[in-house]
Amino acid sequence: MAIEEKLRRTMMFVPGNNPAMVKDAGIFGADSIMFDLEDAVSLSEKDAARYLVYEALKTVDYGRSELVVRINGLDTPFYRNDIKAMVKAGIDVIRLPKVETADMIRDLEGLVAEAEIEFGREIGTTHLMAAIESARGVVNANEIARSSERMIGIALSAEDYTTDMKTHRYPDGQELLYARNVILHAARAAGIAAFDTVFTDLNDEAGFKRETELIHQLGFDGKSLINPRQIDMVNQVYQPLKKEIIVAQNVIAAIENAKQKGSGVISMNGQMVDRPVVLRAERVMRLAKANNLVDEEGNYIEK
Ligand SMILES: CC(C)(COP(=O)(O)OP(=O)(O)OC[C@H]1O[C@@H](n2cnc3c(N)ncnc32)[C@H](O)[C@@H]1OP(=O)(O)O)[C@@H](O)C(=O)NCCC(=O)NCCSC(=O)C[C@@](O)(CC(=O)O)C(=O)O
Ligand SMILES: [Mg+2]
Repeated sequence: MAIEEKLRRTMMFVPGNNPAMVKDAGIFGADSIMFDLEDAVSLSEKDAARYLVYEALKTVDYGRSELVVRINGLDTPFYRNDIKAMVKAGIDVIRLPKVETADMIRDLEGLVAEAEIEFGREIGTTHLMAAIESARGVVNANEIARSSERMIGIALSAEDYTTDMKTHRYPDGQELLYARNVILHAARAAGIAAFDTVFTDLNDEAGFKRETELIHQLGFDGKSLINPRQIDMVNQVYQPLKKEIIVAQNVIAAIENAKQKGSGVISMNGQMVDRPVVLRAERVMRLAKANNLVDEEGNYIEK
């Protein structure tokens, strides 16, 4: 089902009603910029924010960042206009908040397809993702992840989720352990990306690093962020070590060599090298390239 595996370590929320932030969001190097029309925007500013983001998408160069918009929920009077404007502007991905069922994504998909026809966009080119923000959403994560060919990922939204669970966020994250694992497994089983939640205390850098190390270890593709200062911290956690890059280079070279001799499995320093090892090595090299740790040929750059 996977559309295309992009690097999505950092998905930064940008309040859709803040002209300066919307205009400059491209300079920080986030893998994905997520313009927010939902909870960062007050009710009285919904139309203005939609218009601001629409104009920015038409006029500002956001470089290589993937462009995502968090539209308003399906229980609001705003989502239909959000979908039309964002599809018309050519957004890459629509993120639906507070998703609880696969039917919600199918409803969204129908409206997106109508908008693509209305505005002459190729059918299927607007991709979708779901934010899971409640117990019901977690319970249905598997179906949500498989609800549409357009899905690129699912995300945990811990602020709303912990409220729904009648708890709050603790430094050790125990309250999120089940939801994180469910979302991760649902995403992996569907072949799409898994995004961890925002970390809202900008002064607690040690806490942010600890949480990022945990979600990196679990296997998340990346995190939703609220501030540009968090981008480098995530990238540092996700960047491979020199020894991992060298092993990855050797694995890829060895498997290429083996393929030429007609074999898919080889041994390297006594270690079996087969398809999963090669896939992991390829991901290490993609991360190394994204972090400018290797040159064009894939050789480690000493700094
Ligand atoms: C927190 C703060 C006010 C701090 O501001 P400060 O100004 O003190 O920050 P500074 O670091 O001093 O800024 C240095 C320079 O960067 C610029 N700059 C800062 N932030 C930027 C940014 N985000 N985008 C572009 N530019 C930015 C700034 O303008 C300045 O530019 P300049 O003046 O030119 O130097 C600011 O960051 C901010 O508003 N964040 C976004 C908050 C937001 O969107 N919340 C909603 C999403 S969560 C949610 O809804 C919960 C959820 O739904 C989540 C889920 O679903 O996952 C759930 O349930 O869990
Ligand atoms: Mg939320």
